[in-house]
Amino acid sequence: MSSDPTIIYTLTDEAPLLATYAFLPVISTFTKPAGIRVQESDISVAARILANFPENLTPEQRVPDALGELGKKTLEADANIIKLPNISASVTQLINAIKELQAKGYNIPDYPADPKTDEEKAIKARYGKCIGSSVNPVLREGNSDRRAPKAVKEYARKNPHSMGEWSPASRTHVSHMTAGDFYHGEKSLTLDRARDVRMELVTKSGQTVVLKPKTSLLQGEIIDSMYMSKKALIDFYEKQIADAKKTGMMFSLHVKATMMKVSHPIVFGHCVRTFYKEAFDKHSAVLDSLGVNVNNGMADLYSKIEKLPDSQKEEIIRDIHACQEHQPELAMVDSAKGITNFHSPNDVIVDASMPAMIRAGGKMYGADGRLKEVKAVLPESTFARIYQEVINFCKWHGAFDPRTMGTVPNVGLMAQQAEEYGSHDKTFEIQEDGVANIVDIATGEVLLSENVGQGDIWRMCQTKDAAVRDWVKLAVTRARNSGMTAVFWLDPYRPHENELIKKVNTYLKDYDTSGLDIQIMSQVRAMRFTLERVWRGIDTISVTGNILRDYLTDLFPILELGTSAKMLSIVPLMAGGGMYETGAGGSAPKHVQQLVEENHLRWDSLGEFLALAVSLEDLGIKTGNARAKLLAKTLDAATGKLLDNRKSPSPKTGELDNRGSQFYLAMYWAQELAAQTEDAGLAAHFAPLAKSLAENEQKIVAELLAVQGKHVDIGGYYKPDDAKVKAVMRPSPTFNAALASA
Ligand SMILES: NC(=O)C1=CN([C@@H]2O[C@H](COP(=O)(O)OP(=O)(O)OC[C@H]3O[C@@H](n4cnc5c(N)ncnc54)[C@H](OP(=O)(O)O)[C@@H]3O)[C@@H](O)[C@H]2O)C=CC1
Ligand SMILES: O=C(O)CCC(=O)C(=O)O
Ligand SMILES: [Mg+2]
Repeated sequence: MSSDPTIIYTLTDEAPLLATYAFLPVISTFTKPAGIRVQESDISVAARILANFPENLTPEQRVPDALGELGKKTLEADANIIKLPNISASVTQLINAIKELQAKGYNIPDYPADPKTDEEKAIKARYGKCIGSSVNPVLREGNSDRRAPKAVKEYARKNPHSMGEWSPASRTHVSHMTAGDFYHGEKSLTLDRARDVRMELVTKSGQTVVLKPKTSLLQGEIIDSMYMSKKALIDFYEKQIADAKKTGMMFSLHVKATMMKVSHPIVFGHCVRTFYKEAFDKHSAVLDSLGVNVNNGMADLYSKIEKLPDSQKEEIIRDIHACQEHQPELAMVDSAKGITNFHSPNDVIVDASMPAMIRAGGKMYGADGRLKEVKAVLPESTFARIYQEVINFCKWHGAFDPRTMGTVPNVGLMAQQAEEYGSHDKTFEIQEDGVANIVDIATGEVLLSENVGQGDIWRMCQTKDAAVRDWVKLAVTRARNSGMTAVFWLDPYRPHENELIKKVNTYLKDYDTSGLDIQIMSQVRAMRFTLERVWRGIDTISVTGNILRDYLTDLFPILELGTSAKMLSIVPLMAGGGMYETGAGGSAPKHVQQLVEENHLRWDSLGEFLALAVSLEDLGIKTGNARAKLLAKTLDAATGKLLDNRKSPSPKTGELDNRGSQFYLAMYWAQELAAQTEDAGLAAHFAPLAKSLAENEQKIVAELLAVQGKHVDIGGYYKPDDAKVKAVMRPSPTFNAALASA
């Protein structure tokens, strides 16, 4: 391996992967003269599946465990990783990916949904590593710094996106549980010393069932035990469905079944079963025998009943429709195709779905394709309340104005699998009534204990002291560097956050905070305080835990900038390296559909441009590579020019798309480099490229536009064909030749 300074660029899925095919040749053209190596790391869901079954593959088919290697890299001081969004797969997506790989000749096993033998259980466990959010928690060995760069915020002010109107008469609202949810049953403590603990259930009949034999905890670590009552959850759903019906509101459910991959599919499934109760009760025997599991959405039911004789299948569908007749209207994901909110738990993901609804003036699509007011059901009260606060604010003040509103950057506690987002392996659906205990293995001492019932969801969360210290430091640094007020969103009534408040107050004393405005407020107050300021054009840093990091870094960017794709998203790794995430959003599955149908990729790579600039800057500082620093500076200038000249991709087929936008970025970047005077060698190197791109601008843009409007084949979804995607994403021979000769 060469010892050249290296940037690792991830290959992921869906739209960001497609954009990468166009962008990597640009990156290597520009980084070559600075002696920087760009190394690819394939962490797509397909690659992760293949890496888990080496013995099923031929030597040529085998792939390395790129994610595992990248995870190790994050613990090294010279890590410099550009991480694009990846699919956090639902079971349905996993099964589709497996089918595609099998059809391509990879001899991997089917997914055993209901494993009987030990072998099937082992296969399911291996596949379990590929579902849900299984990339980000592995790589995020640092806390999160997400913000809108100044140029991006200025651009949004000058070119405001459209916002739906809000009326004080809007009936849109959030519904959440008021008892029996994780918030109400939480217990928390800070470890007095390192301990190994066991998670166990002592059943009413006196048996002890070990749920997780060992978790090693560090001194100063915070642990929480919390549970969601199945009975309270179902009662809640029944009341909300009845209320929506009675008051004529459309019903929608917003969860995070991808990141909360154990608990939220269960929470989702209970809602679907409650909504279609009559049909499920009537057909329970046959649905059970088919192994239907609506924790994976109604898609699972529809695909499994295909095996039934037509008459039986039609009866079930008729009964489902009959339920729909007397239940409230359901919000749609795709009204043209009849896909409802219950189709799949990964179609409506709360971090993006609630802001989109708020941006649309408090409306979602109904079955008739019209936007309507909606009851947004978010069972867990812990964080649901912040959205009601935003709704209240918008009803009172009207929609926010992107031209005048302030900005809300975030400093998020995320490192070392902090809080709920690291709890998958410690989350259990309780099989029998009893007492759930977290027990010190050495002493037998019960540290935390809950009375739980059959079907309840019980979990333990961990938050390491080092992560909290680093988070407080990052918050102080950001407050100092930006001069903004910083608010820790912490609720003293929530036991976990009460433990955090103690630590925050202690660690803040380690820093010089003179002249800084740093406050601690419970979430609802923090939201109100922040919104009052946003409205007046004043900026406020939100300093939050992991879930609010996720929620707020879609919410505010979507309101301020129209999309979270334009965010700068930095993870200063605790070991000294840096990971640069591209934007704060996901992998935009709808964009792939448009590319395949019309050969137009609306994906905005601004997040990639911003991430590459900070990655180059960091590499320049750490390795003393002046050219890397200059590349960073000129790239930022080029990105500014791209925004000013409105060369971002258009959503409309026939207009400039991702590929055109990348061409302009390359042209402006070459021009900036050719024009600078700090490094004459570099200027001379890029002058011919700057000239040829400018001279051929019309020709290249014409070549890029000419291909649009027709269906294209990229040879797959989860593992598209390399050569085919290359051809689709690099359709301008003139641009390709210019890059190759630079
Ligand atoms: N960091 C990560 O790895 C993340 C991964 N995910 C994963 O991504 C997938 C999709 O998640 P979903 O909740 O639908 O959210 P997405 O952010 O992918 O999509 C929501 C909408 O945001 C817009 N959008 C997002 N990124 C861009 C971009 N770069 N350019 C233009 N528009 C953009 C698109 O709007 P429009 O339709 O108007 O074009 C898109 O339809 C899931 O598998 C999820 O788990 C989600 C969040 C973060
Ligand atoms: O990892 C995931 O599934 C989603 C991550 C996410 O939404 C975020 O980081 O904002
Ligand atoms: Mg998110």
